[in-house]
Amino acid sequence: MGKTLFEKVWDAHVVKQLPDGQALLYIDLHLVHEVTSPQAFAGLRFAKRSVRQPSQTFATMDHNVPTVNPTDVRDAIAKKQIETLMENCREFNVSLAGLDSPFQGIVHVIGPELGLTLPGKTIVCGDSHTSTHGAFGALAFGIGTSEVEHVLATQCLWQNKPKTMRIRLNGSLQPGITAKDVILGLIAKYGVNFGTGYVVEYAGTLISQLSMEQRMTICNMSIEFGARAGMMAPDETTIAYVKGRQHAPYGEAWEAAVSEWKSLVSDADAQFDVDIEFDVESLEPQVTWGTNPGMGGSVNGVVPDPADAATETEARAIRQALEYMGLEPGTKISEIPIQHVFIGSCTNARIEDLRLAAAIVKGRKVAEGVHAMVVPGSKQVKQQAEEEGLHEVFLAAGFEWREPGCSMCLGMNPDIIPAGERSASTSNRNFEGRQGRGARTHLVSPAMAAAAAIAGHFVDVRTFQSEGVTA
Ligand SMILES: CC(C)[C@H](C(=O)O)[C@@H](O)C(=O)O
Ligand code: SF4
Repeated sequence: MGKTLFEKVWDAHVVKQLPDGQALLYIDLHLVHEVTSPQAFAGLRFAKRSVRQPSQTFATMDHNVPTVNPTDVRDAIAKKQIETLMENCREFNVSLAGLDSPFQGIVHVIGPELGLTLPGKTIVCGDSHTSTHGAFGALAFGIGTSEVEHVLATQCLWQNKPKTMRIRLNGSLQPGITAKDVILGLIAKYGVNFGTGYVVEYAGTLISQLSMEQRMTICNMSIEFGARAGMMAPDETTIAYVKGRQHAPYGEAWEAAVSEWKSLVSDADAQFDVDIEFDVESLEPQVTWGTNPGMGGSVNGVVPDPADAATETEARAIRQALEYMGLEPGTKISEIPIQHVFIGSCTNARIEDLRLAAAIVKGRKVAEGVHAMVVPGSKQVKQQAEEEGLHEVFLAAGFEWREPGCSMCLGMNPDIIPAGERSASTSNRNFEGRQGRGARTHLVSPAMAAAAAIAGHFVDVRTFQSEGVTA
């Protein structure tokens, strides 16, 4: 029987297999950030151990970093975490893209950008959105702090072999529809738990039509339906993206790598434990109305009525979500006013995301009473955007143009939404309190966020564009 892409990468990294099913995996790349690494390094220091493979370990700071003036860290915990990471990287000889580096940024943005993320690698990070890197055909997943310590010390990790799921994304996207709508639509249909215990391979006719940025958006949110990892087979688009990047192989090593990457596809007779098909052809722009990424639907829909729910448990969940979100059943999604727009995060703060948003914003103004900001995913994204003049488009429209970091994606830094206020956000989680205590988050694509900023409420980006609405 043939092997799946996942099995090929997994099998190539098993150092030791135990009879109970556990395997010791070799880890090719360990990404580190300031929040989940302090105790891990402290553990190493306590045990008088060193980092096993400093050259396969790479750190940056993102979660805590203030985005107005990154070096002005006022919060005591944030300051401590940032300083501790600097100290740890110095002491343990780990490369760090710190605040003074031109490569600093959100960990899941800089890995691919620097060519650290490569097809066929095993990649871990003390962060759930490590699934992002699977877009390259890497096996990439988040780990806890004790596992971070284990990987630092040994470059290996014990894992139970996950089951496999294939999700075939079939069709082409209509103009104005993006990868964000695909992943939100998929989770809205199947719920937030259907991937639990599985490594997902995204296949189907859509994938080859997507840029790496779009592929990363989909893989990034695999964790939001519980998947251990999301993967896509590398193809010409992947290879073209990786080529010439700082840490990518070159010369003869490049040729060898490329021919190896070409074998990273699921064999025709490979078996998946679960097979799903999702047609993207008729997908509409998605907006979440609730407090998990599965509570969403088309911008042309309405807020659901708990009375229509299939089960009492579901009705209760909807009721609770609507109460937190301050929404009434039956309200048109397009009539929900917003006060904040956040274009950023490891889901949607890459150059293409900013280009898409800027194309909507160009020549228009942010609606009165709306606070809108763009937070590029990395210093390199910021620089590229500025070279293209995107920052001027945003600034002229009334957006703020910030320094890279996780920012408003989560309330761990000064970028917080006040209680009771509502945001259109390109991030990946809309949990209660995610963007600040009492803050109400609606997840959307960058194009939809940009359109909402101009209109002051949600609006179908397709009609918005064709009508040239300036609100
Ligand atoms: C802080 C970190 C542990 C966390 C994660 O693992 O995902 C964060 O990045 C998030 O998005 O919630
Ligand atoms: S941008 Fe958001 S989701 Fe991504 S790593 Fe930072 S906090 Fe987590």
